Amino acid sequence: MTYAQLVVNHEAQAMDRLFTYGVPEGKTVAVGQRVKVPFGQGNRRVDAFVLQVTEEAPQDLKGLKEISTIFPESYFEKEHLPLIEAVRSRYLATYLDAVKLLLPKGLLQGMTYKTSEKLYFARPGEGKYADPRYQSILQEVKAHPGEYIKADLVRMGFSQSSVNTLIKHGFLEILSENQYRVNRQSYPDYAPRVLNAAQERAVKAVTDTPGTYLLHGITGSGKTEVFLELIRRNLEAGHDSIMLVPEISLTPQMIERFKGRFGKDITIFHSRLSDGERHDEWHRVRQGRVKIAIGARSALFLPFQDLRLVIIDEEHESTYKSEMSPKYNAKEMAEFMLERKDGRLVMASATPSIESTLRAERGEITKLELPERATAGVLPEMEIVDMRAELMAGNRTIFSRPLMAAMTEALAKEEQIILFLNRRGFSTFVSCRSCGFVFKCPQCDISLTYHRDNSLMCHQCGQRKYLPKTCPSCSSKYIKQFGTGTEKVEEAIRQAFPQARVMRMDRDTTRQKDAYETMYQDFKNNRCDILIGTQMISKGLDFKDVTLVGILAADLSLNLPDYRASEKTFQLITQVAGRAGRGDKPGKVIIQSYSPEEKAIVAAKDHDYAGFYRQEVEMRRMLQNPPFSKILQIILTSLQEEVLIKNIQILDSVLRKYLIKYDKIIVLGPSPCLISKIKNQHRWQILLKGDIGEETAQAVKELVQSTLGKAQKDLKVSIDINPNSMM
Ligand SMILES: Nc1ncnc2c1ncn2[C@@H]1O[C@H](COP(=O)(O)OP(=O)(O)OP(=O)(O)O)[C@@H](O)[C@H]1O
Ligand SMILES: [Zn+2]
Repeated sequence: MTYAQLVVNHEAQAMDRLFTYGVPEGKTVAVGQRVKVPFGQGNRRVDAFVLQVTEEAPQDLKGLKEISTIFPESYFEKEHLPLIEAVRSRYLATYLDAVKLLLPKGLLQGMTYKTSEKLYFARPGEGKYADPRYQSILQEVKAHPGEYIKADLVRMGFSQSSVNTLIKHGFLEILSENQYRVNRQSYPDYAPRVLNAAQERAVKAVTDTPGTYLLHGITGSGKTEVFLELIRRNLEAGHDSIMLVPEISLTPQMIERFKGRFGKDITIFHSRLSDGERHDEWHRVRQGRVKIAIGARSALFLPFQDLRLVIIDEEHESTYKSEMSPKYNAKEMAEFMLERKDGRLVMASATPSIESTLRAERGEITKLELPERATAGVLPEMEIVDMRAELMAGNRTIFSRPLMAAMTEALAKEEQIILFLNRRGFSTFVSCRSCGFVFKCPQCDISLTYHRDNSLMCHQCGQRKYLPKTCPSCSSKYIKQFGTGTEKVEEAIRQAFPQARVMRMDRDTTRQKDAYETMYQDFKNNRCDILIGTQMISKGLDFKDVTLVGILAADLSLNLPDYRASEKTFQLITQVAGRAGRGDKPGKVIIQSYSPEEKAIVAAKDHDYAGFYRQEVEMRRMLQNPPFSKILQIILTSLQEEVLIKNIQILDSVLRKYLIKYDKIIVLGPSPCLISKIKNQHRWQILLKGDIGEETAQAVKELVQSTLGKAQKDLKVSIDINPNSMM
C-alpha cells in the first residue's frame, strides 16, 4: 500500500503536524495534490494537501484511514518542500499557513473559473436571414469572434430575439470557455532607452553572475530602466521573472511602463484585484501563459515553472515583511528560493535599509550604484526651515514664509508643486487648550482624527462621533485640533492661492476604484498645480514639471517609539524630495521641522546617505538593535484585562527563568503596547532581544504555548520575529 503524509486544513495549533493516510488501492497521489480525508472523531471530510508519498508503512497502523477523494490538480511541487519548511521554522508558522502561500486565492472557499458562453460566427445569413437586422448582428460577431456573450449584444442595442433566432438556426455558435478575469486594457508602447554607463554596468554585473545584489540608485537615476532590461534578458533566455513593489508604488505610471514594454506577457498582481481575478491570474501563471509578474509581497509565491530573477524595488520598505501569519519576510524568502537554482535577486532603493548596506559591506551581497540622475537634472536644492523660529516671528500658519515665497514663485512660472504630509492620524488630534485633555477612542486608546465635517474618527476601528462644543473634562470652549491633516492643508492652500488648481491624494480621496488613476492623469497632464498628499505620493512618481516639494512636518515620524524612527525619517524625506526637479528644470525642496538639528533631517538635506548610514549603524551596534540582534515580540490580547495581566506575568517569569542560560538574550516587559487596546481587546507585550536563532525561537514558541495552555481560550498570542512595528 502507498501512504501519504498530509497537511490538513484545520486552524488549530495542535493540528500542526503531518497526518498519515492510506492511498486507496489502484489510485496514485503526488506531492502538491489536493485531497479530501475523513478527519477527527466524527470523520468530518476536510481538505488536505499531499506533502510526502511513501511505500513504507507507518509504525502505528491502528486506526489508519484512507483518503476519500483525490482532485486532479496539484498546487506545488516537491521542490517547494524546503520553502514550506523554511517558512515554518523561520517565522514560527504552521504547515497550513506555509502551504496556503502557494495556493490560489479562494481555493479552499470553493472558487473556480467563471465560464461564459461566447458567441462565434458560424455561416453567412441567407434567405430571410439576409435581412439587415440579422446581417448587422452577424457582421458584428464575425468582426469580434469570441468577444461577446448574448447580453453584450443586447446591451449594444441588438434585439435579443434576433440573436436567439440566429443561434437557433446555426448562424451563430456558442462555445463556453473558461473566462479569465483579466484586465485587457492596452497601453502605449514604452520604448527602451539607451542605457547610460552606470545602468549598463549594473545590468552587466547581474547578467554575468547569479547572486544577490543591492542596487543603490539615487532618486531619478533610472532604476526602472535597469529592471526592464534585466527582465527582458531573462525573458529572452526563456526564464520567468517577478518584480515586487510596495502596494503604494504600484502606480499607474509603473503599470504603464511595464505593460507598455512587455504587453500581454505580464501579470499585475495587487490588492485591488478581486479574489476571482487573483485566482485566474494564478492559473495563467501556472499554465505558463505569462512569464513576468509585478506585484506586492505575495506575488513571490506565484507558481512559475522557472523563476530565475526577482527584483525587489524600494527594498527598504517594511511591507516586505508580512504582519499576518505566516509572518514571512519576502526578501529573505526570495533569496532562499533563488539560491537554490542559481537565480538572481536584485534589491533596489534610493535609500537602502541599514541592514542591506551592512550586508553589502560585509561582502554577503554585491552592491551596485547609480550615483547620478538619468536625465539632465541634478538632485534638488534642499532647505530646512526652523518652525520654532517661524512661531517666534509671529507666523502661526502651516506654511513657513520661505515655503510661501517658493510656492508663489513656482505658480507664477506655471510649474507644479507637491506638498507632503506624513501619516494623517498622527497630526490631527483634538485637544483642550485650557486643561490639556486629548480626545481618544474609548475602544482603542489612540487619538481621534479630526475631519472637516466636524467629526472625530478613530482610524484603528473606524468609530466616528461629533466634536462636542465644550471640553468633556473641564467644560472650556477652547478645544481645537492640533497640527494638521491633509484636508486642512488643502483648505489653507485654497485660501492662500484661490487661482491654483489643487488636488489632494490620501486614503480618503482614493477610495474609489479609478480615483487614483484619474488624479494621476490630471497631474501628469498639467491639469493641476498643487498636489497635496501622504505617503502615497512619496515614491515612484516621475513628473517632469514638479520643481517644488514642501515637506510640511518632517519630524512627525521621528517621534515614533521605534528604533527605526530615524531611518524611516531619512528615507521618507529623501524619497519625497526626489520627486522634485526630475525634468530639465532644477528642483527645490523645503523641509519644515521643529527639530532641524536631528541627524536624519540634516543628512537628508545634504543628500548624504553614506554619512547617515555610518552614524546610524554605529548607534545600532552600540544599542545592540537589529541588524545586530533579533527581536522576538510576543503580544497577548484579551477582552479581559486581569486575565491578560496575570498570564503575561506568569509567562514573563517562565521565560526569564528559561532564558537565564542564554546570556545574549534580554527580556523587556511585560508592558502594555503603545496602542494598548484595539476593538476592546487589551494588548500587552514582551520583547526578547539578542542573538535569537531559529532553534531558540522555536523553543520559546513551544514554551509560550505550553505555559499559556488552557488560558488560550480567553486570550490570543501572536509571536513575530523582527516585527515591523513595536506599537
Ligand atoms: N538611459 C536613460 N536615458 C534617458 N532617460 C532615462 C534613462 N534611464 C531612465 N531615464 C528616465 O529618467 C527618469 C527617471 O527614471 P526612473 O523613474 O526609472 O528613476 P528611478 O531610479 O526609479 O527613480 P525613483 O527611485 O526616484 O523612483 C525617467 O523619466 C526615465 O524615463
Ligand atoms: Zn477605535
